[in-house]
Formats: sequence, structure tokens, C-alpha cells
Amino acid sequence: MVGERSKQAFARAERVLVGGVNSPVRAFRAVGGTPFFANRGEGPYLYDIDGNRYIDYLMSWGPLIWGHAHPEIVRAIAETAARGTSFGVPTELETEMAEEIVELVPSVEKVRMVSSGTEATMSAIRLARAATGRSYIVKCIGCYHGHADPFLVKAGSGVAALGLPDSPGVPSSVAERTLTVPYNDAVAMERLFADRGDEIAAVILEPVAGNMGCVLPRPGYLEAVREITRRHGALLIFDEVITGFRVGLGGAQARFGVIPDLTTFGKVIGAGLPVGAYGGRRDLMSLVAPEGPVYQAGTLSGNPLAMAAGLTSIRMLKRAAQEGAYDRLERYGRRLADAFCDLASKHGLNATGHAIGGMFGLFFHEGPIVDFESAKASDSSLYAAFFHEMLKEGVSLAPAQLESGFMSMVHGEDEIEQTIAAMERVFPRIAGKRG
Ligand SMILES: Cc1ncc(COP(=O)(O)O)c(C=O)c1O
Ligand SMILES: N[C@H](C=O)CCC(=O)O
Repeated sequence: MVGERSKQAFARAERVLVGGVNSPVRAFRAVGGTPFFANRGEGPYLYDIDGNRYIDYLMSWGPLIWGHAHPEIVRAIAETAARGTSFGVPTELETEMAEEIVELVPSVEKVRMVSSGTEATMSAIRLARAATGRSYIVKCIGCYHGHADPFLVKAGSGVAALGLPDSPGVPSSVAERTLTVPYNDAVAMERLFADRGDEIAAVILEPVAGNMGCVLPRPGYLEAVREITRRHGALLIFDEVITGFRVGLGGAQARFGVIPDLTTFGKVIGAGLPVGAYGGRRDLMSLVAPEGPVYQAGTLSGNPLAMAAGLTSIRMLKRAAQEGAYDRLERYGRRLADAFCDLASKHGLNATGHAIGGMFGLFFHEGPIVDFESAKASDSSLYAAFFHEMLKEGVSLAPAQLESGFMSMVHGEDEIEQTIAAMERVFPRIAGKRG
């Protein structure tokens, strides 16, 4: 339950921070109420400033695949910081990070590090436009690719939660260059390309959608988009800011065996420090400055602390993957999703649950959930009640139904059992609260 100290902290924050937060989703607008304030985290647990402990499935919106304050990651950051926090000249850490990404992610031959997922996606489309000499991009309705102008068109995540299909401040001349189609609809994609194929620079796609809840690609969908883009001379950009190193070591592209031209990363590759990256085929990446003319830069790009944290995390993931750790993540996610659906059905409620690798989605909807239309038809007031009751039970889920839940490598049997037990207590309390 959100305690008095958090409420006071939020009131204080609201006086000087826009909406009391530094990213809209943190304000809990999709579920109502006010947010709890973090004090510290340890493993799968987050402690708020009122002294409450939560089993955390938000995991800082995805980056914390090793949970909070993992000792090896904290040590790597501290040791690196002691030698300096930023240099403005290259470090070997940046090369090591790029080498890991190139080794593990099938499509990536060269990398550019940046400081956020948004920087990665906006740079990738600039590159795609330069490479093709075309100006239109295609995105799916309900997918979120960060807050750069071209992406704030029918976007998911906080944009959808606030009911802002588009954002004021984005010039219409920019927004009109973004074409949209429903996720998982290869026919709509084919039709759009039949009409405008020779004007389209790239399709940018979350290979598993994570910003309208967690929505899985239909069998054959990613392959179809790959084939259509190739046939029309457009690039395929997989936005793996969420899925990278989370649905498997090689991301969604390795898992589904579909190879994009460019890939964007963020979240897990920084292990909780600000980071992003984009990469892809050597011939495309060599268009980026200083090798080529496409300008993109960053004072703190490849920051040593972020590189040290990310590298430690990726190397630990490599070892863990050999012991089936990603399968365990998915099994745990599946158990939560199944328990959610079983309990809902026992209490006469519609529910659908998805899980893949370390991400999952819980929807109050009979399903199937395949796109934004079906995801947003889920019962949002019931989810809000569920979210708040789970919080009272010491379980922190995504504060919006149209977001993903995140499992970490340090969640264990105990946490899963405690979470299911919490759901068993919560369902009778929310059964009467259908929207
Ligand atoms: C799929 C996806 N792409 C891009 C972004 C943007 O990343 P960032 O918030 O680091 O700018 C996010 C999350 O915010 C995301 O989920
Ligand atoms: N859904 C967003 C990213 O994945 C949430 C992060 C944010 O906008 O703060």
C-alpha cells in the first residue's frame, strides 16, 4: 500500500517536477492513486520510503534482468567510477561491449553506442532514410519506440495510457511521414507497401510488442514483414530495446530466426544505467559519421559506467544461458500468467496471459490479444483494482495494463509462490469490480 511518506514525497515532487515525475508512466495515471517512492532495492525486492517491501516485477521497466543492486554489477560500477566517470576519448570498455553484441546478436556486424533507447531508434531511422533515399517510415499502432517526434504517432506505453494518440509539438510535416498499421497484420502491411512501397525507408517494429502489454507475434508475422520489406527495398528495423538480451541471449531475432537490417537496444545492455545502442549490417553502419555522412553524436555515448554495468550483466547472462536460465525466466512468467488466468476464471472474470523469456503480460480480456485494438479492449478498471490490491500484498506489477511485466534472473520459486498466493487472496477482493 502506498504509505504516508510516499504521499508526502509525491506532493513535494509535484511542486517542482512536472507531474511529480521524470517520465509520465511513473505517475500511476493508468491505475490511479499516487506512486510509492523507492528507497532501495535488493535482488527481486524493492523497498519504499515507508518501509514496505515489494516483490518487483517492474524491474525499472526492464533493464534489471539481474534484479536490484546485484553485487557484481555494483562492484563493476564502483571500480570503474573510481577511475573516472567519463573521458570524452575512447575506452576499451566500449569495444568490449560492441564485441559482445556483435557476437551474440545475429544481424549485428557493427554498433554505435548512445545514451537511451530513444536515441537509438531516432538514429536508426535517420540512417535508414539516408541509406534508402526515402522518407517514410512505418510503425505499428500501439508500439512505442521512445519519445522522438516520428514515433509519437499512435504510440503505446504512457502515450496510450494518457489517451494521446499523437502529441502536440510534433510538426504535421513530421507526423505525416510516419505510416501506421495494426501489429500482427501482415495483410495490412502488404497493402500499405503495395500503395507506397517505393517511398518507405523502413519498418520499425517491436518483434514482441512490449508497450501494449506483452503481445506475441503471430507465427509467420515477422517472416512476412521481413519478406515484404526486402521485396520493396525498405529496411527492417527491430526495436529490441525491451526484447534485446531479455527474450533470449540473441534477442527476438535469434529466437524467431528473422534477421533485420538494423537493431536498436537499450535497457538490459545498461543494467540500470542510461544506455542505448543501434547496430546492423556493416555496409549500413558504415554510413554513420565519421565513417560516413550520417551525423550522430553524444557527449556521454559509451559512458564507462554504463559499459561496465552492461558488460558485467551480458557476461553473466552468457554463463547463465548455458544453464537454461532464460527457460527458467519463461517458466516463471508462464506460471504467473497461468495462475492469473485460472484464478480469473474461477471468479468469473475474463483473462489472458502471455509470457516469453523474461517478459509477461496480464490482461483482463478473454483474448486473443494480438494487437492494440484487442489489448486496449481489456478491462482497465479491473486491472487498476488488481494492481492496487497486489501492491497491498507486497507485489509490484506494471502500473498499467498496457505495459509488460519483467522477470529477473534472481526471482526464485519463493517469489513466484508468494506472488501466486497473493493473487489467490486478491481475486476474491476484486471479483465485483468489473469495468
Ligand atoms: C521498445 C522500446 N523502444 C524504445 C524505447 C525508448 O527507450 P528510452 O526510454 O530509453 O528512451 C522504449 C522504452 O522506453 C521501448 O520500450
Ligand atoms: N514502456 C516504457 C518503456 O518501455 C516505459 C518507460 C518510460 O517511459 O519511462
